[in-house]
Amino acid sequence: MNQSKEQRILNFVLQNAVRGDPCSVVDTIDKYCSQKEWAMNVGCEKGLILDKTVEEIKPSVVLELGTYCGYSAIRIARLLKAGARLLTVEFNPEFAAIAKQMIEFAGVQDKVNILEGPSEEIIPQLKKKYEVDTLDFVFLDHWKDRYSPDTILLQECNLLRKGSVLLADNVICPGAPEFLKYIRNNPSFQCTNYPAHLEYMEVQDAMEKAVFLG
Ligand SMILES: Nc1ncnc2c1ncn2CCOCCNC(=O)c1cc(-c2ccc(F)cc2)cc(O)c1O
Ligand SMILES: [Mg+2]
Repeated sequence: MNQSKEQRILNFVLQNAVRGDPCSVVDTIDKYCSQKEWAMNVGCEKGLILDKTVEEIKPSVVLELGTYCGYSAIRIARLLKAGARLLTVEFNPEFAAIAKQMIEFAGVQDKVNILEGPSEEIIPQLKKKYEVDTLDFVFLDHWKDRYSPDTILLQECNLLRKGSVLLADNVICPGAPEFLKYIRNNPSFQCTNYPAHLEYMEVQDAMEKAVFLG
């Protein structure tokens, strides 16, 4: 049974990155995916926008929707203060298994909890099952047509508080038009657009930041 692309990315990290060094894992994934096989990691250009957002907020509780191989989970976790935690939701069990190994190799496993399942099932469990009060930061990077229904679901589950920050990847490519329409016309959110490029490509993309005003 030949290996998946995600398994090849993990193997390249295990053989070339420095165990316990999150930056080396992130750089090694970027090296592989820019030189050998494209993959849907947020990448280094948009990753810097993600880093700056996390550094600005200094969140205690972070939710990521769409773990994939764990690239952005490692980027976020490496910047979290002691005691802060990241809950990351992945639908695909193969991806979740790869991400678990990637996160452990990077040495950030104590800050990260990978929750397997569809976002619409996991979000309503966050308060009771995962002891979340409210979320300081949400990174949306899963199915693009889930961005707006899940933003509505987060509000219905009282998981957002005044000042909670959402950051959405790929609002241009593949695109999340319904989300942009919803969030930009909603007076409860203050939106900012960050033009960038699709990871590892010279294709236009952008991230959208939305601060919940309560
Ligand atoms: N817990 C959950 N609940 C629901 N759904 C879930 C889930 N967990 C995962 N999923 C499933 C979706 O996960 C992956 C979503 N990400 C993307 O699809 C993506 C695609 C491109 C891309 C592809 C091809 C091109 F040509 C150009 C761009 C780039 C990106 O940066 C992307 O992020
Ligand atoms: Mg993405």
